[in-house]
Amino acid sequence: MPDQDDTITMGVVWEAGASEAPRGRELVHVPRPAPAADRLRAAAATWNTYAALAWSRRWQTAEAYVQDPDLYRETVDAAREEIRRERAQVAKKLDKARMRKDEAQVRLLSEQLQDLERRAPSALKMDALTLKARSGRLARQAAVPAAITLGPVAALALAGMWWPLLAWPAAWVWLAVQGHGIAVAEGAVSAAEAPAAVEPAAAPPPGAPRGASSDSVGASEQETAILGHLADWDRRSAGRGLDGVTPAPPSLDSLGIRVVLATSGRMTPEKLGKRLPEVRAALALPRGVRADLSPGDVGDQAVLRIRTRTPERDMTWRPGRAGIGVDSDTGRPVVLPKGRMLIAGTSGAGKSVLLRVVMAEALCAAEPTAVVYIDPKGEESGLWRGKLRCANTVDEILAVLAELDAESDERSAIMQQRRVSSWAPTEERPRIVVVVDEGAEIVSMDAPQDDVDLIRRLQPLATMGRSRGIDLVWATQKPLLGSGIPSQLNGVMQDKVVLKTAGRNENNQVLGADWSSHELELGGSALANTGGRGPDQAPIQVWDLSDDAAVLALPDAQPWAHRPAGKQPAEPEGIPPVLAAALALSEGARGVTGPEIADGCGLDLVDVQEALRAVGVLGDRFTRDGVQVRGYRRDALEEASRRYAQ
Ligand SMILES: Nc1ncnc2c1ncn2[C@@H]1O[C@H](COP(=O)(O)OP(=O)(O)OP(=O)(O)O)[C@@H](O)[C@H]1O
Repeated sequence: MPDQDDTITMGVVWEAGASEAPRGRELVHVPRPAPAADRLRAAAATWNTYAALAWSRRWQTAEAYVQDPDLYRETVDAAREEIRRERAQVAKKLDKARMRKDEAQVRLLSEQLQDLERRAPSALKMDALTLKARSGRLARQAAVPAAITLGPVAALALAGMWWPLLAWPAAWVWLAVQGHGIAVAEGAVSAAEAPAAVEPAAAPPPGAPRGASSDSVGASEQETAILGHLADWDRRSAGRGLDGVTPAPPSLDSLGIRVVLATSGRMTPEKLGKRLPEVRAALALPRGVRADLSPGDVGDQAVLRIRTRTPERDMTWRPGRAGIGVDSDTGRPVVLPKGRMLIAGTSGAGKSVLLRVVMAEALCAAEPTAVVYIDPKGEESGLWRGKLRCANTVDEILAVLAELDAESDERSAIMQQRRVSSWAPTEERPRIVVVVDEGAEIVSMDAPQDDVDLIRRLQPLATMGRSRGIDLVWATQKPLLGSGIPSQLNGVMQDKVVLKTAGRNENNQVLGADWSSHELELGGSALANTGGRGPDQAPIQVWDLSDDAAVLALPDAQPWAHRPAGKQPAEPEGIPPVLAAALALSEGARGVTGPEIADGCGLDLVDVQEALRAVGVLGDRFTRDGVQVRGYRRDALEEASRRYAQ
């Protein structure tokens, strides 16, 4: 890079030409003030430096854009979104077909929906699409420079036109002006200054962030580095599409670093939300450090959370705990939808503890719920006797499966008679959670030739149990098709909670290539593909119910057993409690709202809506005290209750 001293050497001229030098006399040179031509040459060198700076920044940005590590994730997200969209369309059609009672369409669409639920983006296809996207980006980035460089040569050679060659100096001037702008914007040079300062400004020392608050005292080494990058925000964010973002002084709390980002100009918090990868790159956040952006207190602010710390939490399970655990980032309970579920995890991953949580939650549920525990190893069952129906030996397992089969058939017959499409649990016929521990054991015990047809008996529970209020939970150490989960069940066990798996192979088989369950910690860290959770979210920390005494302290309950239809208590006791409560609450009125029923029954609003939908009552509008409200009309509730009396 030229500097001011160069003008001295550039000003050197020969006093006499070499040819004229007298023999034996050394050539001498005398410095004199630089002529205009030399000053012009120096200025050209300066602006050339600016042009080089702009070109190098442009190149870096293009390179980062083409090699963007998040491109793969974006491709997978787009593929998933497409599947989700298709699924929503088919589900909508299915609902309509159900309302029309078009059985053929319902069957066809149900199969289509199951196919779609099973479908996941294939890793190979995602690789190919990512490569295609990178090639496209590269072609777009290279198009303009290639056209400017080669176009004039081609024009000259093919058409003899010289004037397209002017594109070269024009491009040079354009780059030089941009480079100057960059240098000025970075504060490395004033508009009038020489280019010496195009050198990047030195970063402030780590740990001395811009306006660092006293909260930053006690930062770890990693946090100190990130705080240093935050302090150097202007330089590190340049050229990343983050113009108009200004960080306020950061602070440290139990979750890590928190910093408010003010936005201005064309940047808004919403746009910034889509630029998290660029923010991560600007701050050089390590891969394992999670970060998220959320709206700030003021309209033009966003809050960046860099989760470098895990807060201490009391993770002991006790009655009243919601869901299976908490999101390890946000600390919010993770409540998964009811239904069949696959639980997988290698030895020591925390399957037994998770199953305990699932069974304890079912035992304590507000909705009438029973648990059937199929435990071929038998060790765990001792803790649950008197609370659940346990089956350990082949005979016990066959017996309980036969009872479940009969129960399922009876429920189906009752549902057809009542003209409802899903089961509303009652005290007499509760929701039944069938938990199969050590699925691989069941697979190895299965011997249809000797009438030990366990898988054949479990299959209808997996496929048809859901609408009949019977949910199968299949737990296995080896989530491999065949040995750990029978192919007959695999297709329908779409909701998965996966603890640490033995390796990538197991992870790919059970969840797919865009998940990383094999990188989880042992002892209660899990991922789930249901309940709105995805591979980008932090792991779930499962509630800790490893204490045997806590299991023994759970309330005793009458273990479930099938009572043949004739032995069921007579109607109207069979009227589902939610319907009965809705009838009582709407007495003398035109209807009752969902929240009022939820309050009256001590249930969630969603459970109330599900229960009423199951008995064929849908939400509607009615007027109350001259005001239109949304809820459940009295006449619809009465109509549903009459179906039970038939
Ligand atoms: N949610 C949890 N919270 C805290 N600790 C846990 C949790 N889950 C598991 N652990 C710890 O990990 C140990 C192993 O858990 P667990 O017995 O559930 O593993 P597993 O997957 O069933 O293994 P195996 O299949 O070999 O029996 C437990 O004894 C407990 O110390």
